[in-house]
Amino acid sequence: MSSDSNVSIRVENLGKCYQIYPRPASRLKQAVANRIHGVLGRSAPRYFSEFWALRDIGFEVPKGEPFGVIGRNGSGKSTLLQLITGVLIPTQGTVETRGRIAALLELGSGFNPEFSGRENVYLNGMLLGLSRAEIDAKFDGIAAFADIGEHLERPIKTYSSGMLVRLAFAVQVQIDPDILIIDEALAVGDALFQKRCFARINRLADDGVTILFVSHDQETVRTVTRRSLLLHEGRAIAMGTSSETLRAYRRLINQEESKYFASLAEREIVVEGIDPSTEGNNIKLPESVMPSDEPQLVPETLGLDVSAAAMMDAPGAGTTRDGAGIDDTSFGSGHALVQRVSTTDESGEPCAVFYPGERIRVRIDFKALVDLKNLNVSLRIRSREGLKIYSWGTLNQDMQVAAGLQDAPVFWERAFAKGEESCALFDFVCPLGPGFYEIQAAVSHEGQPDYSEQTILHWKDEAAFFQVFMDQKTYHFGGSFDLRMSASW
Ligand SMILES: Nc1ncnc2c1ncn2[C@@H]1O[C@H](COP(=O)(O)OP(=O)(O)OP(=O)(O)O)[C@@H](O)[C@H]1O
Repeated sequence: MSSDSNVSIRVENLGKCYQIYPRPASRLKQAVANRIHGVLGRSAPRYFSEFWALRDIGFEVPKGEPFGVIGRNGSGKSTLLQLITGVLIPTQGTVETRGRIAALLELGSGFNPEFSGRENVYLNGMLLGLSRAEIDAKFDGIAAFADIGEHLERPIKTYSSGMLVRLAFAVQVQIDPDILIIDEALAVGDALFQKRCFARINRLADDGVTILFVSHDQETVRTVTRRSLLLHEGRAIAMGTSSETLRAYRRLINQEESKYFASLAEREIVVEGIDPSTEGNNIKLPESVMPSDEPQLVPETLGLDVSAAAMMDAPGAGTTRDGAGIDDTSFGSGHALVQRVSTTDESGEPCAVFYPGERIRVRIDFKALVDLKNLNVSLRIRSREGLKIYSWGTLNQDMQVAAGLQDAPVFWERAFAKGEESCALFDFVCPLGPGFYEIQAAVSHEGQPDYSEQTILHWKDEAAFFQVFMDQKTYHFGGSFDLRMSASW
């Protein structure tokens, strides 16, 4: 690797292309053609098509940084990791790494199923370049971390997937890697083991180990990593802080959901559970809510500015954002529209700045585009880092009423006529610590009054924003949430 000693992984113009043969015999035909045309000094005809699993990827990860790779199935994540670990040879570009790489790629890869756990620890350790004496010295630490008791002496073909991942993770983290690569594998362990793994990953990062973490799970990527790369169809379409990249990922998913719903509507398929006696069946989405065919997420999404200042300056930001129309921040079947989401103070005055203990009111205005009933109007509150702080909906209240815990009119049973505009009001006393918060709003159809049969009619990200400040003199607590503690002797 070049002189910059702070860079742990450098990937430049990286690509992997596979040759796809229509039939197994085509591969043989190609080999023969290559040979014959080679002898004749000509280029051979092609009996394959090219498929680029990964193309034009470039990034650097500084030493000690936890870096995330996120993307949908088949987006190229495993291919990228395999190129970095040297399991695959790139078709184009280069990968440079500094130091010893430990990788948790495929579950149990590098293990021999016939050998015991103990024997596999030695086998694996040697594959990773350790001497027998070095493994002897580390063995107790590995066994303690894996914590699988007497199973350590049994053949690993008898292990559950959870035990396998415990042993694999224990070996990888105890060999003092410079780079640790983890591909989703942690999802297999139980909650306690996962907690232990995350604590260990944090400690390794603090000790200067570079972590490359790959997952579909947004919350885990957010917890583990600082910066991330978003892959889509083999290309890098966003890179930045993990909260920026995950925002881009959510937009990508929203667009794909919208396309899916649009294709359902085009095929005139009924949204299950909507009253068959109304013209709400076989609806076509109105023009205004038809998502565009072309994905909007292009490399320009790089460097999304989600800073509080940028959000507050954004057109429509502040107390209110108009939700009309489906864009790249929303998705849904289009049977209803979130029109407007606003925050007000106790007296109903528009307000986007609150102090802990003050009353916050959120109003979600929506419109039924067909005759509808069994609706749920809901919201999510996310922190500036994108963590879900809270989600709640009218259906939650209906469930409490049904359980006899609350006494209020049941919203779920209410019918809305086509074209009817209505609103749901949410009211709470602010328990939040200082910060910048996003509200996501949704109208969904609930086939059952228990969230078991949900169809999203319109989901709107970034529907509104608000800020919480703290006045140190009058009301103060530390952290992100007021637990309303009391003290006594
Ligand atoms: N040996 C191969 N030959 C042809 N295509 C391949 C090969 N290996 C992978 N691919 C294709 O390359 C693309 C990227 O695959 P990859 O496994 O890297 O995706 P991924 O993001 O890791 O997916 P997942 O989240 O499902 O594990 C996919 O379309 C896959 O079908």
